[in-house]
Amino acid sequence: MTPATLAPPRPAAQQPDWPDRTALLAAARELSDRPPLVRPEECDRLRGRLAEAATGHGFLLQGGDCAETFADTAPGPVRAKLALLAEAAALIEPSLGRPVTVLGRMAGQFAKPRSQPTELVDGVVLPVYRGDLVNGAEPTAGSRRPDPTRLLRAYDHAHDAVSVAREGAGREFFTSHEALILEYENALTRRDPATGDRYGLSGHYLWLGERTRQHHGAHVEFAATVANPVGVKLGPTADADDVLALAARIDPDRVPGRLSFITRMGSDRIRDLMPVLVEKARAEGIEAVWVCDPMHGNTYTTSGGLKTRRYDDVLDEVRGFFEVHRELGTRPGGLHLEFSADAVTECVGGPEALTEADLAERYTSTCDPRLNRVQTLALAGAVAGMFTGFRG
Ligand SMILES: O=C[C@H](O)[C@H](O)COP(=O)(O)O
Ligand SMILES: C=C(OP(=O)(O)O)C(=O)O
Ligand SMILES: [Mn+2]
Repeated sequence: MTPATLAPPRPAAQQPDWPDRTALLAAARELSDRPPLVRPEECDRLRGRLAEAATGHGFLLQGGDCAETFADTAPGPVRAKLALLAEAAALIEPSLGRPVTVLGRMAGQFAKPRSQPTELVDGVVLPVYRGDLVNGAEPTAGSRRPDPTRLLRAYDHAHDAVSVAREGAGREFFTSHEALILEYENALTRRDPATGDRYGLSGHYLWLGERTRQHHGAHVEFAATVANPVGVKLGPTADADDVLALAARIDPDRVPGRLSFITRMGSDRIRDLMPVLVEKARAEGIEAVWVCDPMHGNTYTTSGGLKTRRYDDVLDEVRGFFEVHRELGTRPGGLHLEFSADAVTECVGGPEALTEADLAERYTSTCDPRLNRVQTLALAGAVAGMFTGFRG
């Protein structure tokens, strides 16, 4: 397979301020000589599963860390996350009456868009942590300096995670991450010699975040030129024109399963904001997969300065998502979660009734608060009860 171009052609939001662009291009060039991490035919297979989810003949369960760290790609954490995904999927399957497709937010989920470029730590202004692909989480000037050699380390760690996942694959397995750092994504984009199509082979499914979905931006351009199934986050500012423009740019040929919209509106807004988007898509014949991310619209910061989410808000956003689809006669296609397989204390509420006072106990996320194992399974159990009224 031949590497595609390395340079992003359009303005790219949320890119790190790399101090050494020569080193960045050298790392990207080296990356472009490495073998791809996943195979085009696997991406096609996932696209087929997503096409089923779009029409109510399947369901997607996507989840993992907010910011996957390099340490998270060790065999233990990878197996634990895959086992939790499988367990959660098994809770949903009986009521769905179909297999649930599991999609790890892993093996490349190393780069983070941020609200602010800097933060104040003990009176010192530091660049924010942008994920292990870019810089270190440790709050020192040296660690926070973007380091292009991390692109290569990211590849190695993603490779480790994929290898572990392939070994134990008892269930069909796919990887996904936010396509954020374009030098990394472009360097791993290859033409499939069998078809001539370009694929982003850093993962099976790639998504664009709320902060990088500008219609004429470099991320949308990237998504438009790869044949993978791709997702676009839609937050509360998204309108029907965004849905049409994104579909026109990314999926002009309306390939089933190719495009998903991942809504993340917040529990208090989903019921008001989502119907117009879904109706517009339907009216225009856009058969996107509708996926619910009940995490990112429900984050708040405690008085102690920790980011958290209420389990009840997360559950309520999922309920709202299902209600809207039930009312419109459209299909809930999947769920996108940030979770940990460990007993972390990052989101409040849930079966253990975690409080804000509990959060400091085991808060290990380097970015957003994740559901713990108990909260994840409780949510999956609740989702299993939401499919009534959709059969047929
Ligand atoms: O995971 C999503 C974003 O990267 C995250 O919510 C941004 O967090 P911030 O507001 O702390 O930058
Ligand atoms: C950055 C993320 O979400 P969003 O783009 O929806 O804010 C994320 O999924 O971690
Ligand atoms: Mn997040």
